[in-house]
Amino acid sequence: MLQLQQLEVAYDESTVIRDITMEIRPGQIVCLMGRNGVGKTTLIKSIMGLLKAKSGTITYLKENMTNKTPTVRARKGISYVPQGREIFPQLTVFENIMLGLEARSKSRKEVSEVIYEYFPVLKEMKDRRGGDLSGGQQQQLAIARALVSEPDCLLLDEPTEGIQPNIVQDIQNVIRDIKKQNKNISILLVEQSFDFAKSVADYFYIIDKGRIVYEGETLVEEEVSHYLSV
Ligand SMILES: Nc1ncnc2c1ncn2[C@@H]1O[C@H](COP(=O)(O)OP(=O)(O)OP(=O)(O)O)[C@@H](O)[C@H]1O
Repeated sequence: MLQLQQLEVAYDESTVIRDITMEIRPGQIVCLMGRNGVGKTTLIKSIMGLLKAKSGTITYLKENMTNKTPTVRARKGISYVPQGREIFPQLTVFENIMLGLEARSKSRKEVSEVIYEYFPVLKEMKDRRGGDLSGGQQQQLAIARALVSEPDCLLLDEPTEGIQPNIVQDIQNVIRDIKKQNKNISILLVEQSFDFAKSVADYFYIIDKGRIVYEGETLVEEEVSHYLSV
């Protein structure tokens, strides 16, 4: 569904992503791990088209996306939940969710009840301003905003970072539920927590200094601690 071939991404002269080849299959939940500053967010942003590839290709649903704009990628079904959430604090929860619908060129412009089943608190707080929500609730809102467009490929950048354990559990349940419903939604999850990653993902990549240093269907704790310890 999504393939990266020898992808390189740079900020001016400084290359951050080097020769990355990855694949995410339909319905697969792929976890990308790595310590701070190794290039995880840069990689995700380049998949979304927010950063340009220096070389290499990004193929999505057999189409070359490498030079396509983020809007085109979103229309084709890629949805991104940034680290730090980036919700609109002045807009209501409902308005924030509705913005997610704009991403897709579908005719249906209503919020599916499934979104509120996943995150009941968002229904209760529908008319509150996004900025009044707790960090964990904002994370749920950011995921809801991404899901409302019914993406085929969801990019989640550290959704559990700094979030209280009960909300981490809710997010875990949503990811598991998406998988259980077998809707062929693929998820690329950037995650630092070994336990969380293991509990939801089918395939793992570890990145270090911009390169993939480990990949596999299992996550070996020694590999993780080797590459994730500071
Ligand atoms: N806008 C930018 N301009 C220049 N360099 C940047 C920019 N953003 C990130 N970098 C650098 O690129 C490297 C990778 O950063 P990136 O944010 O992708 O890492 P990360 O693995 O997502 O880290 P974290 O877990 O802390 O979010 C770092 O050395 C960072 O300083």
